[in-house]
Amino acid sequence: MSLSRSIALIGAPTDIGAGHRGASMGPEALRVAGLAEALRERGLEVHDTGNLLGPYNPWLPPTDGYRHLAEVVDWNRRVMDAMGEQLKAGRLPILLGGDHCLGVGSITAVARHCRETGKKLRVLWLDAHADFNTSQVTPSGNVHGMPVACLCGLGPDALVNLGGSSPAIQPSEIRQIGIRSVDQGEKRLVKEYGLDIYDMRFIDEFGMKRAMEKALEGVDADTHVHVSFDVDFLDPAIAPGVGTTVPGGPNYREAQLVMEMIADTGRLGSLDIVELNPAFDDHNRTGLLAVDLVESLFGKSTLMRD
Ligand SMILES: NC(=[NH2+])NCCC[C@H](N)C(=O)O
Ligand SMILES: [Mn+2]
Repeated sequence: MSLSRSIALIGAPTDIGAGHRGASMGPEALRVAGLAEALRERGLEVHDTGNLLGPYNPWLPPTDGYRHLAEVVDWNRRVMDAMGEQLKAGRLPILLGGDHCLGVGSITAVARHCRETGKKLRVLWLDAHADFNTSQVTPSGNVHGMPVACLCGLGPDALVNLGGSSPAIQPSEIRQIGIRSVDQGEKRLVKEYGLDIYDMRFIDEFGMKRAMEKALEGVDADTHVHVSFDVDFLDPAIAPGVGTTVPGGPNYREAQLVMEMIADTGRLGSLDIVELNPAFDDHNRTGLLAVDLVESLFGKSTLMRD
């Protein structure tokens, strides 16, 4: 990415798709951890557009397999519009979630931008979970477990068709990294749709370097790379501030390598930082770690080679 490219921060303070309250405080925790200042230090121009407004969380049980579907759709529409607006203005948007259901709005906007500008899309989904559930197989009804399925055309019409056409993306445009929790019915769907997943078993056996080389294969000058960074991707030992921790995730060095290898492509075009939950955190430690990793994603390196 060119250093003159300006960045727009978009806060979406909601936990409407999550199973625990508190991701709604994520945007402010990222600001308090110094996200904008850290990016400016990298020589980037940063516009903090503030927080989007959306419906409050009624905290109800699922109906027909979804919790808060109407509110989820409402938030996602606002996120899609805000991301789309910034992409159109030539800025690199960073979505400050908020829970991961917002990936539908964010990536629908990015996919449309890629179609309009003739770019190839590569989504890098950094997560402990595949987020490929449907209302039929979900164990929870929480829509943050469903965004990848929705983007691939599987889900409620209002989300699947958020951008006016469906599917928003092809399974071949996405790579998932760090996966270690996939529900039973979800596993079947992921296989059926042929998702390209570098799970923790792959990373244990072949290392993060190999996983990222494969995940980035084919990224070229015409590719827009979107990173959807679910903070629960990280091992809970270093990142306790999330609602749905799963043990056995990438450690600090592995996470840094992921970010550095993406930075090296020079093709980062948009980013989600989601699922940071200050209610579960320890003195904003996870927020600070997320900012540290995002600095690497934007090219910061403390190593001797540059
Ligand atoms: N983005 C997330 N944190 N997703 C967690 C999903 C957990 C579980 N698979 C579910 O569907 O309920
Ligand atoms: Mn997720």
